[in-house]
Amino acid sequence: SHAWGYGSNDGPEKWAASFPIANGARQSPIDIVPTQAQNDPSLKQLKLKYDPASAKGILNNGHSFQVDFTDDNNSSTLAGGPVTGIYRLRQFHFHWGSSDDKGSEHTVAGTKFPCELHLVHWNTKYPNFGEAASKPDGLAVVGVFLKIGPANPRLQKVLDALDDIKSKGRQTTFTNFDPKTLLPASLDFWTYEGSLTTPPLLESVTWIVLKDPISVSPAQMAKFRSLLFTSEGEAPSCMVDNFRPPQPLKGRKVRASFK
Ligand SMILES: Oc1ccc(S)c(O)c1
Ligand SMILES: [Zn+2]
Repeated sequence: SHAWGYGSNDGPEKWAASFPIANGARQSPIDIVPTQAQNDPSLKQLKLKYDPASAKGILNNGHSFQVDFTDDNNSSTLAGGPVTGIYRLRQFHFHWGSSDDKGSEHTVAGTKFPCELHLVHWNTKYPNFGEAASKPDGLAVVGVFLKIGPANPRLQKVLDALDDIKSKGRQTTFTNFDPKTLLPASLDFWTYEGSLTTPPLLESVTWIVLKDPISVSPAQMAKFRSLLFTSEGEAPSCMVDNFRPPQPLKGRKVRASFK
């Protein structure tokens, strides 16, 4: 079976056995080196339009937790930036560490953040997410770094829901939430062509990583770490360090939307 995880027996160093694309030409995450990113004045402004009513539920999938959105219409979309066409918001999720010195997937000149948010969108030129996920221009994921600082009130509604989805497979309704409230003031971004950072590691993602982080407090980080990788009834394993380390750039260029 394709059981994968983040432990020593099933973690990122083992994924290539079941998912050979793990050694592919456009894998994610990467270390972003700002001095090597080229400003591209042709990059358009990022256009994010999110309808809070499209938030549906929150789920512990055993690797992270995700907030799912109804994606049967264009109420929550991404356009502009490095992409052409309209991409629909499908879900957002996070990756985080067991301590505040690690947890993000992308790094910035080697700097790790304690947490990273991924907002996953799929290209509406394809009929659905599953189809889009197998195409080179199928997905657009906005990455947002979380940095230790004052408690982030916008994050609190998400964190307050975690008590109901502590173990793998648990889900609960989660409505009337605007993911725009999780974004920093500036939408300046780096962009490059990459992949999902979790199996099946499909090389279908245009990454849009925001330059500015949002804040998260140590107590809020502890809430993330209160989740479990394991199902009810299994020996509990804390959901921490669910991040893949940076992968080889293999000649790819990272562009910047800002000077
Ligand atoms: O659909 C997706 C699942 C996981 C991750 S890390 C993505 O970037 C997209
Ligand atoms: Zn992710």
